[in-house]
Amino acid sequence: MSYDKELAAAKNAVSLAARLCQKVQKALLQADVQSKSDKSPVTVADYGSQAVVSAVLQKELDSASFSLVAEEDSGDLRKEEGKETLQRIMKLVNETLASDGTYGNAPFSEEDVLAAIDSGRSEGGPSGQHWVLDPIDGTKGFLRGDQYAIALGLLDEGKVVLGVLACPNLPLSQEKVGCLFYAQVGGGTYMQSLDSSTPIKVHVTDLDNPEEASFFESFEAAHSLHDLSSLIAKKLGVKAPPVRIDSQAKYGALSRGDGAIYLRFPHKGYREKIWDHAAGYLVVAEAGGVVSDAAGNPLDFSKGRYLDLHEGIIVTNQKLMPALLKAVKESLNEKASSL
Ligand SMILES: Nc1ncnc2c1ncn2[C@@H]1O[C@H](COP(=O)(O)OS(=O)(=O)O)[C@@H](OP(=O)(O)O)[C@H]1O
Ligand SMILES: [Mg+2]
Ligand SMILES: [Mg+2]
Ligand SMILES: [Mg+2]
Repeated sequence: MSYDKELAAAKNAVSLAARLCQKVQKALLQADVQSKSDKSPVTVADYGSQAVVSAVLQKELDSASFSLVAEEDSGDLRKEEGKETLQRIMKLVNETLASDGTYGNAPFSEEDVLAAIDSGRSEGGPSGQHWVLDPIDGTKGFLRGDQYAIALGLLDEGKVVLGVLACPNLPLSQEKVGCLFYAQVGGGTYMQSLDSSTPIKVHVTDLDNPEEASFFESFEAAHSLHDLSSLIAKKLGVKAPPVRIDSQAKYGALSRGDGAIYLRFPHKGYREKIWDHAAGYLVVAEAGGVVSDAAGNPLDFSKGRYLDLHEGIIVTNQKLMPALLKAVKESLNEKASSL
């Protein structure tokens, strides 16, 4: 089955949302210290991005069967305190849609914006098609002026069949910043600029010597156990220090061979959400990589809004995976026996 039409709509939606986010990040970084510590611009971009993606997908595709599993909902915006924020979001959404030329004819009202955001309340699951969206992944990176991503996937009968990842701050080449990664199941992974340069096919590294490998992990120590990653890396013989970047930009970078390994071990009790991994997973898998939980099981996106995982998520190429799994197992055993 081909998902060409859905892919074209998804690329359009994510590129426009990236435009909105770039505008907000620019204003945020130019703002004075006081409004930098004010988190509201981030909220505005998260909601705005979700509204834009939802609006574009529904305009381009059959909106009667539309189902979206997304991170944000409009609860706070419907409160009295949210009124001003909602106005700013509406303005941003309308400016962004108008900037494309094809969507700007009928401006969105506040109610339209709220409805677009709330179309993301689907529970997903094993049957039918569901879009999966993280309107800004790496909100903390976004706030710092670092890496973030707009991540959109499509599930069909519980499997990820499309993945589109915009990484506005990831270098594309020596001269250009901003990458759009996309993958369709069975079709490989491609990368282009956010303003639609000719796509190039990308592939994970073919490295087989862990000593030459480098690894990615979360920027935020609260999101992944950095000590455990360094123990695993040491066991593998990895020499390079960890590369810490925010968001699913890690999956994008890995898919083009920037690094060889991604290690993610959340603190106990944390449940991973599908929108934090769906798009990135397919981008890496179609580029020849392997994504699994710490026990080597494939990720299961059919269980609703959460992933059920054993311990964490590990990503690498096929050659390095056996050694990585062994190092992960030994490290987890050591950690358990030291407690
Ligand atoms: N405690 C904890 N443990 C693990 N993961 C968590 C945790 N808290 C949040 N999150 C999710 O992490 C998403 C950000 O991804 P990263 O960890 O890759 O980037 S970062 O280093 O935090 O910037 C982030 O996505 P966004 O909320 O979209 O930014 C969260 O969904
Ligand atoms: Mg996220
Ligand atoms: Mg997010
Ligand atoms: Mg969040």
